[in-house]
Amino acid sequence: MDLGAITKYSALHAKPNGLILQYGTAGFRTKAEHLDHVMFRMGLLAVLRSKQTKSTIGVMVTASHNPEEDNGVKLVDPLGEMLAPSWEEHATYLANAEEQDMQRVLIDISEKEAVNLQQDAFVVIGRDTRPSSEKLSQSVIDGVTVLGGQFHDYGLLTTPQLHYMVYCRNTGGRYGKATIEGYYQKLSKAFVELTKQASCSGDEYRSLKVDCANGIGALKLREMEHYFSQGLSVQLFNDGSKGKLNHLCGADFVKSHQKPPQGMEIKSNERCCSFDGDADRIVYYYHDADGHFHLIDGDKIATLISSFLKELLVEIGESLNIGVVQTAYANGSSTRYLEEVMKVPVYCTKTGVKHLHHKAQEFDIGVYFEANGHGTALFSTAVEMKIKQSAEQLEDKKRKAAKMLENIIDLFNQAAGDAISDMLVIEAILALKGLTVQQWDALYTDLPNRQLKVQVADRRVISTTNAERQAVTPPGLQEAINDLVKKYKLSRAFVRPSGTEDVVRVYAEADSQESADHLAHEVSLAVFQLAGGIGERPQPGYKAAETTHNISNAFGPGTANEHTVP
Ligand SMILES: CC(=O)N[C@H]1[C@@H](OP(=O)(O)O)O[C@H](CO)[C@@H](O)[C@@H]1O
Ligand SMILES: [Mg+2]
Repeated sequence: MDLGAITKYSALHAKPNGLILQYGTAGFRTKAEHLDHVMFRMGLLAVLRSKQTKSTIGVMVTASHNPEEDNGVKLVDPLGEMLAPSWEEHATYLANAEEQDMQRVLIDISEKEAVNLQQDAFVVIGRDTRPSSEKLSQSVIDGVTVLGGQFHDYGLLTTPQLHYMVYCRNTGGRYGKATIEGYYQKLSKAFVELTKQASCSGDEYRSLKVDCANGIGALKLREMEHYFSQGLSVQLFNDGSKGKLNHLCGADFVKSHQKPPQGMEIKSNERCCSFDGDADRIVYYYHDADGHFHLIDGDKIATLISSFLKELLVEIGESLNIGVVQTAYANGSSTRYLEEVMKVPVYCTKTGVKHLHHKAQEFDIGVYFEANGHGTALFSTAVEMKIKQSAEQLEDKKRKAAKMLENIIDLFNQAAGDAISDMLVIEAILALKGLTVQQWDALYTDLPNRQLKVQVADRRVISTTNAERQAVTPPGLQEAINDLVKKYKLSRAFVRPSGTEDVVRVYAEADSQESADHLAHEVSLAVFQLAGGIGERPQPGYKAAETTHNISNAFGPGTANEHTVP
């Protein structure tokens, strides 16, 4: 480690005085202008992680669904997974080190993790379309090179594409080719094979409107569409040619406002979907004949996927264990439907994809989705081998089902939730089953629900248990929630501190929208009173809180994971 060079280059990426950031659920996220030093330092950290794991490590520059002025960075571990928790701590430690402590902190981390500094290091880098992303990714590269690491800069990529590249590179090409062409070809081949089998292939099944949140998804989908055009024609909206990233559009907007994005004209019963800003989330929706908007969120996506996989397994005659993983935000109707109608075991984890991903790995087939549309399906190596064999050996009907499953496995991005891959999976299933978007939606009816945010002085006063469904502190809060919930039918409510914004999130569901809104409001008041609310008391009506969802910077002392110390 050339400590002299590190000190010299670090000074060129100096940390603003007093800025403290935390590696949160989705890495570091804050205003782009505060991130230069973090990028440089994450370049350094990626080299250390690469040396330690003797593998390629990924660095993605994005702030997903946050406003355009924000940016962020996260590291991708060898199998395309999120960074290991112990290294998240190192990331926070390194990002907040004062200039004069940089050398000591780097040595500290290397010693703690027994990093062999002689080992070669390789880092791959991707970025989204934000105006700040190119320069920030250059700072990552500076960090990588000053520690002697090799790198490949993929330039513009969706977040899940970068996860895919890392996974491919560390599995000797078995998962796929680590190029953008390789990604397009792997997914499109599987998709075209699948849709060839569909007996219903009228126009209705072939066209889809896609809101790309004015982000990277538009560029990549446009590059990719001719690879799969035999099976599906996509019409792109909010493709970045005019509008602002994530502004009044995208999956996060549609899910939290429960209304369509701007910039997309929807005729009744047309199938539409929205990606988020870095294309790792997707939600579907349509207008019915009466002009009512219907949202099909991550829960219903998980239901469609797991029921299809289960049917295929029955046809093949394999009894593999299949599980669905959700968070507390999953609509109660979805959990009930999965458990009682589909007889699939359902598990609840804490919010954040890494928790769901980890749990899903315990099954032969694990399907996980957050209600907001981030998710995928994971298949154990044993299952993949078994299905490959079945696709060659079984007699006709079973072989066809096994072949289908083989292609579906290829179509999923098993490294991370991926809007493009999930979209193609969903489109293939709808075509194969001959399901319209309305029929899919009608699998079950969502319980009316409401999400709110409450500002408190320090959201860490709220701690939770039971996969965040119950508050442990502050004293009296859970009892208050229990009493409020009793007042409504089919009701449920919980609160938790956000991991990406300086707010407390409140969730409530009940038998009617009015009850869900009332319950959410009453719970907000309890949080405000018992957990140190600041600013204006929560007002009835959900507007004030939820419509600010996309402008996370409106809250607290900073944004996302940022705090400024005086
Ligand atoms: C209720 C909700 O949607 N929470 C989101 C949000 O986390 P919070 O910890 O709730 O701020 O951002 C995460 C990262 O994108 C995502 O994984 C999660 O689902
Ligand atoms: Mg995202």
